[in-house]
Amino acid sequence: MSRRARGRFSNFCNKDLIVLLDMDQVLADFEGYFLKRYKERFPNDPFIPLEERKGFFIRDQYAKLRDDLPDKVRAVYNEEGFFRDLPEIEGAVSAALEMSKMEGLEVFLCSSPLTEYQYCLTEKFEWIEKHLGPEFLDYVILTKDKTVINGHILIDDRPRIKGSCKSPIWEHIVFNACHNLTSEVDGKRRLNNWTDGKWRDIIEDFKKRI
Ligand SMILES: O=c1ccn([C@@H]2O[C@H](COP(=O)(O)O)[C@@H](O)[C@H]2O)c(=O)[nH]1
Ligand SMILES: [Mg+2]
Repeated sequence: MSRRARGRFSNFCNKDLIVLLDMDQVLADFEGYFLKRYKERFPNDPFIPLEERKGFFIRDQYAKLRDDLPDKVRAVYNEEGFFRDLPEIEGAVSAALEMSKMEGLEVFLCSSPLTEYQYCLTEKFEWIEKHLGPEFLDYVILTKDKTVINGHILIDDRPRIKGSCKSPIWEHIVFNACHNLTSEVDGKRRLNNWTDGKWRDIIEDFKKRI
């Protein structure tokens, strides 16, 4: 049975492990591509190398360098084509595809859109279609508040995910990114990358628990 049919007809049976995958900096290289485009657009302005990035929002760290930089940072990721052209994080697409074919498991993409949604919203869908295939378009959750979403695991690079629900149902696995390596993660498990295969251990571990 195809993934689409399985999703439609299984009614998300209780035995399914529901995995929520964040997009930016988990599947798509937001930070690396941001820096490339920023340097191209503003070659004479100071920049922060990826090894020195700290804190989730790029604009907050640039604000400490100079007052005019946060607007320039926003101009880069609000530009048409930015989200569409984000490169893949190494190994992310093959891991997501492999995960989506596993028995007893449903994979959803769970991503927060920018408030300046003009390009970001449609381009996130374009990215998914191009990299993961049209079947994945039925498994997209775009929300500003991930705490109200149902699922067993959320793999996300943002170290603290806050929202209306104080005790989200999912367990947050922190995906390592340049900005969060020194962040406090309150004892949460971390996933280093998609290439060393450790994501499979996490999935197997959760499968035993549900
Ligand atoms: O420095 C920045 C600025 C904006 N973003 C955007 O925030 C959300 C985060 O989404 P996640 O689903 O938590 O990855 C998204 O719209 C980014 O484009 C950011 O990540 N970093
Ligand atoms: Mg993210």
